Amino acid sequence: MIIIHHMEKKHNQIKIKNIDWKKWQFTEKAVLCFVINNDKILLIHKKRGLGKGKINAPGGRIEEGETPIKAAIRETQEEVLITPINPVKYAELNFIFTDGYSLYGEAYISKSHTGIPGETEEAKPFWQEIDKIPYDRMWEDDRLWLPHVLNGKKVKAYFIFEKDKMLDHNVEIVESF
Ligand SMILES: COc1nc(N)nc2c1ncn2[C@H]1C[C@H](O)[C@@H](COP(=O)(O)OP(=O)(O)OP(=O)(O)O)O1
Repeated sequence: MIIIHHMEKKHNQIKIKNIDWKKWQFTEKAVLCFVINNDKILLIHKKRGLGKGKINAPGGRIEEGETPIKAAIRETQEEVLITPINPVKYAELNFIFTDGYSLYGEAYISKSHTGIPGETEEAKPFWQEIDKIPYDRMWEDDRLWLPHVLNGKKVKAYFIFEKDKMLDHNVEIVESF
């Protein structure tokens, strides 16, 4: 709490390097699941929740007792009505917001699925050419790590946000998690 109070007062000075990320306790944990089919990727227009109005991948918060991989499958089923097969973790994403909220996220890639995407109350899905991802309509961090992931690299990344605005970032390519 002391750290958050300090952050609120001096948020212009919050830097990734000043935070002890290993000890940080995240407010919530979430997943993203990018389903790929040939040269297309399944994205969503997010209709509610955190990031409403943005383009993102299906995903959401991990439930109590649930593994991240199960959450990635369940959230994709719930939001776009398809089942990803064997999603693989490609990114660990650590977000701190200056209002005190923080989120640890894992991003998964699934190269096969069953079902046909359909719109739900949470998301309107669409297939997008992988080389034309609309980063200007997505969270600001996505353009920094998603291209690496789509090139088969594994990524650990750290971000400071003030509402929608990214204040600082650090993206590392790693051999394994
Ligand atoms: C801050 O930067 C972010 N970048 C990206 N790419 N994705 C983000 C960022 N912040 C949050 N997200 C993702 C992580 C989750 O997939 C969703 C947020 O979860 P949501 O609000 O959709 O949670 P649900 O459990 O699905 O909630 P409801 O079912 O109640 O809508 O955003």
